[in-house]
Amino acid sequence: VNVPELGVETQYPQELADVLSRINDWGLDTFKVEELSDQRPLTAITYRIFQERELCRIYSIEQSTLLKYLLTLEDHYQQVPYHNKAHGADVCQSMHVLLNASALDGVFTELEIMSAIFASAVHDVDHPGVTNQFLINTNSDLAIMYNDESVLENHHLAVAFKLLQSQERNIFSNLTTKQMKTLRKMVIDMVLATDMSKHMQLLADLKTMVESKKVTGNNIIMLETYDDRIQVLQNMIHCADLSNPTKPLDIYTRWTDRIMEEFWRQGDKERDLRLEISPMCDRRVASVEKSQIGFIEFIVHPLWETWADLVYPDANNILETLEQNRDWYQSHIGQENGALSS
Ligand SMILES: O[C@@H](CN1CCOCC1)Cn1nccc1-c1ccc(OC(F)F)c(OC2CCCC2)c1
Ligand SMILES: [Zn+2]
Repeated sequence: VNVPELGVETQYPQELADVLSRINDWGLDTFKVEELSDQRPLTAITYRIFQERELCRIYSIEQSTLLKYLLTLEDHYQQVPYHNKAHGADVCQSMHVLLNASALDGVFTELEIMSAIFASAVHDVDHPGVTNQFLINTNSDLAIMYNDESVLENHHLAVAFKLLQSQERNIFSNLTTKQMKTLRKMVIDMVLATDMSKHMQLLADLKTMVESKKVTGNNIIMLETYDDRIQVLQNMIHCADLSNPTKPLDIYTRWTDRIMEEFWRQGDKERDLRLEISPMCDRRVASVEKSQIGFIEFIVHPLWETWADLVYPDANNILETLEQNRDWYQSHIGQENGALSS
């Protein structure tokens, strides 16, 4: 079966190829890929990463099977302002770059790398654009199904693996039983780690690992046990998930616009349901800049500072951009359409 060169049909093959040539860069413009790929950013980016890492050759994956899985996965991301297929594509590409850190050179097996790329691509599939707490507060079917525990994250995993069950989409059909068992466990462990309620524990464990960091002669991290290996991959996908503030400013601010619209729509629902409006979800009392500064100060910077220690000096530029972006928001408090900012 012949497949399009870039995996997706496009009226702009040259421009799309040009943007995708930055697949290994931290500043790849996911929004540009979204526009140029006819709204197929997740398929275009993930397909390119599989090619870049030769995963189809290594694991005997038919390219048409991979494309069928990716297009169906992409169609199962909902049309919500932030947690849509562009976010899935962005986290997948960010993970791809983080895996290339020199301090991690040769550390992870190809199976662990494929698990990490797959986990990132699927990690928010079928996200309804509301938080776990909202699903719990409204007695939603999902909260009932998963007993209020990591409700969204369990759902993303179930959808991702269910889509593999059709033979024409099963990209892992040529893995051994043992390989599939290992991949499934690692993907579950990584996606469950994207639940923000696990953030403090994940960061504490990462700090402990950094304090006792063992490296080889050429400064490559040594990870002997499964627990150590999965802990680094869990923090990596968590960093990729919280990487918006570390990206070039024009890209970062567009992600902020999207998350705020998604939070405000949840606030609108809470208002209509006479529920208490969640923090930062009331579009009438927005303080976008202050919330971003708080998000960076209390969550994003502590995480990325620790990650930068672990892979020193590979993430120094990322940390630098994060600090510059924080300063930019600091100097823009209350200016941009923040007329109502408190
Ligand atoms: O919601 C965040 C965690 N909460 C925990 C409770 O305190 C508030 C922050 C993380 N999270 N989870 C899913 C998406 C995002 C999330 C991703 C990009 C975000 O901003 C920008 F980078 F685009 C983002 O910003 C919100 C609005 C203002 C502060 C946080 C949030
Ligand atoms: Zn996410």
